[in-house]
Amino acid sequence: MGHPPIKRYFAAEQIRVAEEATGRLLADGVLMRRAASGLAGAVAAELRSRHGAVYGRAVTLVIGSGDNGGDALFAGAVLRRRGVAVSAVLTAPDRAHAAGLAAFRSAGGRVVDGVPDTAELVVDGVVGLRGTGPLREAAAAVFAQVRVPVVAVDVPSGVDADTGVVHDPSVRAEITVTFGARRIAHALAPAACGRVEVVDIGIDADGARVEMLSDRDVAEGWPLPGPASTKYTQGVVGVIAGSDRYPGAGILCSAGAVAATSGMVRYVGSAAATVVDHFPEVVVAPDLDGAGRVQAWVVGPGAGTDDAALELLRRVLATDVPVLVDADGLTVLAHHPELVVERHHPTLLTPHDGEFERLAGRSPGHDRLSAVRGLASALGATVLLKGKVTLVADPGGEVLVNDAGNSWAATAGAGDVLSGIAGALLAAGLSPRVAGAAAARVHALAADLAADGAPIGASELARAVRPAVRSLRAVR
Ligand SMILES: NC(=O)C1=CN([C@@H]2O[C@H](COP(=O)(O)OP(=O)(O)OC[C@H]3O[C@@H](n4cnc5c(N)ncnc54)[C@H](OP(=O)(O)O)[C@@H]3O)[C@@H](O)[C@H]2O)[C@@H](O)CC1
Ligand SMILES: [K+]
Repeated sequence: MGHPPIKRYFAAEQIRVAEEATGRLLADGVLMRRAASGLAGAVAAELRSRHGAVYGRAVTLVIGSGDNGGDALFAGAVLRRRGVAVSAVLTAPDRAHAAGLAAFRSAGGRVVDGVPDTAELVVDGVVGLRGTGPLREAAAAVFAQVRVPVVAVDVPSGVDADTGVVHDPSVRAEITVTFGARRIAHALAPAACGRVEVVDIGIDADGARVEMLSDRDVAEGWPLPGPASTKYTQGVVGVIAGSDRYPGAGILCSAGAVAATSGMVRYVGSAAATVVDHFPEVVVAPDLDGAGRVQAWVVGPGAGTDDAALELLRRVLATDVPVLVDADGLTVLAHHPELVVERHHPTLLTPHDGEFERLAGRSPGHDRLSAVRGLASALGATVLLKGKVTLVADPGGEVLVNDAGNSWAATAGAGDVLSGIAGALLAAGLSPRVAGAAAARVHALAADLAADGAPIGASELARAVRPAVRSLRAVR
């Protein structure tokens, strides 16, 4: 099998431009016919996998006022001709796609008032790229009764294509069938979209600014020692975390760093003795003056927010190596943003929502993509906004997304492990955006492997970092 390429996600406007560029060369309606035939194929495949057959099964379309409904109606006509009992609920009867409705009717499709009890699958053709806000009343009333799997056309209705904001109410789909290229919502709202299938309709979208690394990308970019490697070529990361009162953060952050690469970890801080007890391979120093050279710093987890912490942060950010600031470091930074704004070397900030609010002066809200881009641009630093879906934005607006796919990492100390992993990757020379996204992927996978169905603490997560890297490398 070939290398699955990095996944790219496009804004509605970029899709429209691509469609227009191709559409001009084609007869009217060709793109919609292609979309509909791909959609019908996906629905048929789903019927076959669930019920062993296509012929004789029952599908209901829910149709809105635009081309999204047109796609569904033309697909319904195709399915009808394959022996599926297809019915359609029109949520805006006067504005349903005229040609689609005519094709649907002439293939024997029935228009009904509500989803019949016999329906085995529902197709959501209410609204697509032009959708705004939650499902409107008529469609919301229909979907409130739906108890069978939903195949969404393009995007689940009520989910904003460009921001991934999941409005209430909105459709929750088992499968989303999209056309030509992925939409941003598919990366940001994975739970609402379910499995995403892309139908080739012969368009070429360009200039994606939201991307997701494949497992293979992460594995291939992961620093591994080669024949000419030394601990220095693999990167020396300095960890400034924890305190004698809270040594745990220093241990967990060091654990992430030690496990992530074969380079070297230095630790600076008052938890030095405890850290070295846990990891004899860590070279410790009580303060920055005795620390020795590093290729990247991680500063902040459990490190306090007092004047000494500020002074330490100021000195670290004044170096010319990449710096990751997390946790307490972010709280300090919220009062002194100039320390980052005026810095011209790679910088990665890794806030959770509360720390984001301290830094940005407002919570990320529902539109997390705009929020993280805004903060990265304002501070001139890469920002990793933690969550089940983690977003890593560069100041220029380029974003890498990671869908954890599980919530096992929602446990105390897990963030310290993440910053250790990402710091080690920075020390190995990865850019802040890729280091953040790759660390988030391995962290989520480690949480899943460690949990294996039962809750874990962060120490267990840290122990699973190596198995996680190994399992990514096994992906072919
Ligand atoms: N272009 C192409 O070449 C191809 C396009 N393709 C397909 O076209 C789709 C885009 O179609 P589109 O542009 O007709 O808009 P669409 O999303 O159907 O919305 C229609 C209207 O719905 C309304 N509305 C808004 N929000 C709403 C809500 N929350 N709940 C309910 N209603 C809501 C709003 O009208 P309003 O009522 O506000 O006047 C809006 O104008 C695209 O997603 C893909 O499926 C494919 O065939 C491939 C080729
Ligand atoms: K839809």
